Amino acid sequence: MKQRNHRLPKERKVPERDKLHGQHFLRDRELILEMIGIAGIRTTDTVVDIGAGAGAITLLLAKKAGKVLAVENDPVLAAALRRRTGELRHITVVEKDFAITRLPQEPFCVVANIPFYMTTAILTRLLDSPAEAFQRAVLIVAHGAAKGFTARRIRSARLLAWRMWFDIKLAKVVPRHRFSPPPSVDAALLHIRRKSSPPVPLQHRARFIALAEYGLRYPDLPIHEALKGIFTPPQLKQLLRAVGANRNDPICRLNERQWGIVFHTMLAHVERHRWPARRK
Ligand SMILES: C[S@@+](CC[C@H](N)C(=O)[O-])C[C@H]1O[C@@H](n2cnc3c(N)ncnc32)[C@H](O)[C@@H]1O
Repeated sequence: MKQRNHRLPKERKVPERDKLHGQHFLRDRELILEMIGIAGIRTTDTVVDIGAGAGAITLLLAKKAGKVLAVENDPVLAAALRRRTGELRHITVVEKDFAITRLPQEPFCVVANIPFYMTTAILTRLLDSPAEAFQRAVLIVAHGAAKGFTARRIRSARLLAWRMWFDIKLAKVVPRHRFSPPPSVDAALLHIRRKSSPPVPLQHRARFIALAEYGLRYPDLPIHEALKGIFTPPQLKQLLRAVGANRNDPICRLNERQWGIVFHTMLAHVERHRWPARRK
């Protein structure tokens, strides 16, 4: 039996210096304009810049967006940022750890070159509560992390839950030399958008997560093994036909659309007492 695997793709081990600050600054105006373009920022948008540094992204964002919230926890950088943005009343500088920063209540986007060590924590804050105000983002993350979040095989229930309600795409690889100082790995632009028609409606989120946690408790199990506690053999046969998969395919090969079919088939045909409950 393979090891249980409920975790997200591993983040690389980071050197202590990166871990303390994650400070790799962008000097590349073209790349920042490209990020703002991919995010489709308009004058009606509220945009958060997470880890704003001295404002490389903030200042260009301010030309396109209605409001900008620039979050930076390093006091020296935050002071420089305040000096550079002093006249611009639609920019708010928040000198705080992003983990404890209040997010806007109104719909908002994020365009940011984030500290890599916080990647999973940041995505968790943005994507774990899809009922909230976050709409879309273009983030610079480590290339390896971007590959994990967009992988064809979905091995963790949390990543699956994110991808059921948000499209996550790797838009472009960004070589490390485009930062100063360069990080030890290449980076990538991660493009995240709320899905307009998710395969499972938001009201079923908790129930879907229970199914995902159950189904992916051993992500390499064949589908028929992984789901046999929920579906009877005839139900399973019908389900496999509907999702277009083989009974021996590993369950981690199901995509978001196929998981949607598994969920709706469970609601329609399986007795309630067989539906998985959420793990404590
Ligand atoms: C990769 S740099 C990006 C700086 C700037 N946005 C740029 O592109 O040049 C990440 C920034 O995040 C800041 N930072 C690190 N941890 C943070 C945290 N917990 N909360 C807010 N900012 C943080 C660092 O001080 C640094 O300025």
